[in-house]
Amino acid sequence: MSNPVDKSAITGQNIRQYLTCLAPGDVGEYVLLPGDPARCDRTAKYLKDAKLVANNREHRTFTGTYKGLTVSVTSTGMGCPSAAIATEELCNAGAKVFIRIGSTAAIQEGIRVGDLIVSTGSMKNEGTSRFFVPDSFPAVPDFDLTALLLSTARELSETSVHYGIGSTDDSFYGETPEFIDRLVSYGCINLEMEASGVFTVAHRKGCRAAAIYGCSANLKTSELYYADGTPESGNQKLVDAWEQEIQIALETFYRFHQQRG
Ligand SMILES: O=P(O)(O)O[C@H]1O[C@H](CO)[C@@H](O)[C@H]1O
Ligand SMILES: O=c1cc[nH]c(=O)[nH]1
Repeated sequence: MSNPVDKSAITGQNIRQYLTCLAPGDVGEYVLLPGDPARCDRTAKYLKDAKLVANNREHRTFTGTYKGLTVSVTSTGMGCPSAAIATEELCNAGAKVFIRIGSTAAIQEGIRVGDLIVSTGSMKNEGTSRFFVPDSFPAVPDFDLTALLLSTARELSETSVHYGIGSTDDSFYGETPEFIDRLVSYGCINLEMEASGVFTVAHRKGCRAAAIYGCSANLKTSELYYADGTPESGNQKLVDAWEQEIQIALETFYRFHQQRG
């Protein structure tokens, strides 16, 4: 019997990546990570000379510049399996610093639709990160990048900014009232589906990651709209939050780069 295939042959550095289709030189060191490919186009408007460099499955990537800094944006798709793939392949392609720009459902009172949340950690209610670290290993963002993201958000945001520990879940419809009540009792503040995968893979690859989310709902106070952000859905507040988090994350990259010299 032959040996199992060693995937380093297809996921190594300096080669065209298998699933994101990113080629060497396609991305900068700084990468924004929305879930939705459409949010890549929304982000590209803020980049000078943005070019679509790859587009395969749920992974759409633009690269351009922000205040002279080369910045890319790649969509992760929904859930940790594809978020982990995007993060891994971006690291292989030369990315070093990530900010997830997501949407999220708040689960504590006092957080409104359209508010922003900066992650200080994520419960790993998903099955992907255990391929990389034991269950007891925490999924946490980079401390310096997170501190800068939070202070930049507080300075620039037109809506309230919150921070705390969220839950990264594998099942959108498995977030039952009983499940949510348990998380509320732990002091968990929001639900989404990719952060712990991004934090874990970035950590294993020696890269930095942070996350900021716009609130699409509050499942504790039953503030719930359709999360597509169309005017018909009545959720202009979410669209405004996406626009804000993009600008805050780009400014954080710029300041982070300046600080590092
Ligand atoms: O807005 P994005 O970043 O796609 O993320 C959120 O939207 C999806 C559905 O709720 C999930 O993937 C969740 O994490
Ligand atoms: O995981 C998530 C993300 C957004 N909204 C939800 O209800 N759940």
